[in-house]
Amino acid sequence: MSSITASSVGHAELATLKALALSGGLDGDQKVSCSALAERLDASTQTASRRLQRLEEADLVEREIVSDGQWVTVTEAGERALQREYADYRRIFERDASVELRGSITSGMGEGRHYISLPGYMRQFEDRLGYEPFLGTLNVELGEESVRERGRLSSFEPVTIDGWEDDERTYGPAYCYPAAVEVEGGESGAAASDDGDTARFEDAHVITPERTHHGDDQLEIIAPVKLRDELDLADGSPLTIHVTEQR
Ligand SMILES: Cc1cc2nc3c(=O)[nH]c(=O)nc-3n(C[C@H](O)[C@H](O)[C@H](O)COP(=O)(O)O)c2cc1C
Ligand SMILES: Nc1ccn([C@@H]2O[C@H](COP(=O)(O)OP(=O)(O)O)[C@@H](O)[C@H]2O)c(=O)n1
Ligand SMILES: [Mg+2]
Repeated sequence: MSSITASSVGHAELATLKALALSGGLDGDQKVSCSALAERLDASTQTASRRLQRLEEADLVEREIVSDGQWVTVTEAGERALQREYADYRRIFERDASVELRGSITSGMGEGRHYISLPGYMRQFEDRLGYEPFLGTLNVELGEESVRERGRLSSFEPVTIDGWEDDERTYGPAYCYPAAVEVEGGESGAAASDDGDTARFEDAHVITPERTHHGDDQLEIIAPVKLRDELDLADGSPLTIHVTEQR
């Protein structure tokens, strides 16, 4: 039995294990030369060789040395070690998989209502969002920081509403992200919820049409209800939008 265990290999060995999994996958042998591995790890050949030896001693890889290199397999224990790293990263990033945007209600050009009502879009909303949206988009003028923050939405997986065409023209696609809309009670005169503090509507979506007349500073929201009525909003009312990655 080896005295080295998976938990006792260091970060350098784990990085080596990751490089092996990236280049050869986890299913089967791969021919590895220490000099090529060294180059990938930005280390000397001796260092790469020593790390492989440690990984073998910890039963994270199996090796067969041949004249022109070695055959290396990541073991089940090796895969588990990588899974633990993966789980850590998921914890780090999944907790962050929500974007909070702040802004105030504004009136737009009155076109949202028309686009939402078109059957080519409406069918898809019902299918893919599971509801028939109120006819219109609630427009939000974003604060400066939120204009920057909304860029993070591009790393989210959207619900895609496909483009389509009729006899006269083509219509562009639009991307939807689940969102909760929250309004602070108090001076704004917004609707008070049961606890008297905030009113919140959970089942809305941020919608970003690919073709739009608005810039990055305007956010559009759709929902099964008229949010102005539901949350007692008027132009200028401040609100927070919690956008989450779809599950
Ligand atoms: C589902 C959807 C699809 C849209 N498709 C188009 C389009 O194909 N071409 C276009 O010029 N604008 C399109 N728009 C954008 C509207 O022209 C407009 O910029 C936007 O919805 C804001 O309207 P509002 O100011 O009335 O709220 C679309 C909007 C929505 C909601
Ligand atoms: N879910 C929704 C969608 C739109 N609306 C409002 O419904 C009206 C029609 O939407 P629109 O997109 O055609 O109009 P504007 O956003 O251009 O003003 C606007 O006053 C929106 O703010 C709402 O209260 N709740
Ligand atoms: Mg609108």
